[in-house]
Amino acid sequence: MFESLKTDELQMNDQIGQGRFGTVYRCFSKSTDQFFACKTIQKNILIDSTDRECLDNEPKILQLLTGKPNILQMYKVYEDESYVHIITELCSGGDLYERVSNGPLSEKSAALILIRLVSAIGQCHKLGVAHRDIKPDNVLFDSQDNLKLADFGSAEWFLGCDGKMMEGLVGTPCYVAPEVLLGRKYNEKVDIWSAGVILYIMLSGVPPFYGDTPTETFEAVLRGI
Ligand SMILES: Nc1ncnc2c1ncn2[C@@H]1O[C@H](COP(=O)(O)OP(=O)(O)OP(=O)(O)O)[C@@H](O)[C@H]1O
Repeated sequence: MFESLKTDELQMNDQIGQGRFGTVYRCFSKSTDQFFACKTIQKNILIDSTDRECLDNEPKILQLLTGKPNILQMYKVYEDESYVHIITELCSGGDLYERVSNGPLSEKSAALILIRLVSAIGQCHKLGVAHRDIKPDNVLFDSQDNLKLADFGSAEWFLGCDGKMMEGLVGTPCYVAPEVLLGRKYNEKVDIWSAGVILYIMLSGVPPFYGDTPTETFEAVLRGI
C-alpha cells in the first residue's frame, strides 16, 4: 500500500517516545535538511483484529487531516513486511503530560490549551473522525509551542458507522467516557468527555476519576466520582 523506506533518504536518530504500539524516533531528511519524527510500528505485535484495523486507519486518517491547525502533520508513510513507519512533523516542545505532572496550570494557560484542543477535536469531528484516545500524552507541542493533537492509532470514522454510532472498548482508563465502558454504542462526544477530564487535571493537578488499578478507575468513571 505504501512506499518502502529507503535508508539513504532518512537518517534515524535517537528514540524520543514509546507507546503501546509505536516507537518514535527523531529522524533527519538529507534531501530537505529538516528534522521529522518517525513512528515505527511492528506489525506482528498487533494480534487483535481491532488493533490491525487501527494500524491501517492511522495513516489514512492523518492524511485526511493534513493541513488542519493543531493536528500533527503527516508527511509520508513507508511500509515493509514487518513495519509501518509514519513520518510526521517533529514536536520538540514536549507533551501536556509533562506539563501537568508539575502541578496545576494557571487558569489562563489551561484555557488557551483547552481552546486549541477543542478546536482540533472539532476539526476531526467535522471530517467524521473520532480520536477516541484524547489524553495529555497525546497532546504535543512544537518548537513554537503550537498544540498538536497526535496518535490517531485508536481513531475511527463515525460517519460510515451504523447511525454514526461506534463500538469497541478503546481509550485509556482515566480519560474514557462511561458509555464506552458500558459496552454500548457511542458517538464522537466521547472525545469531549476526555477533553473535560484534561481540563479538570490542568486546573487541579489530579484526575477526577482514579483508582489503584484500571478496574477501580473504571468503577470510579462509572460512579461519576
Ligand atoms: N511527532 C512527534 N514528535 C515528538 N514526540 C512524539 C511525536 N509523536 C509521538 N511522540 C512521542 O512518542 C510517544 C508515543 O507516541 P504515540 O502516542 O503516537 O504511540 P502509541 O504507541 O500509539 O501510543 P499509545 O500507547 O498512546 O497508544 C508520545 O507520547 C510522544 O511522547
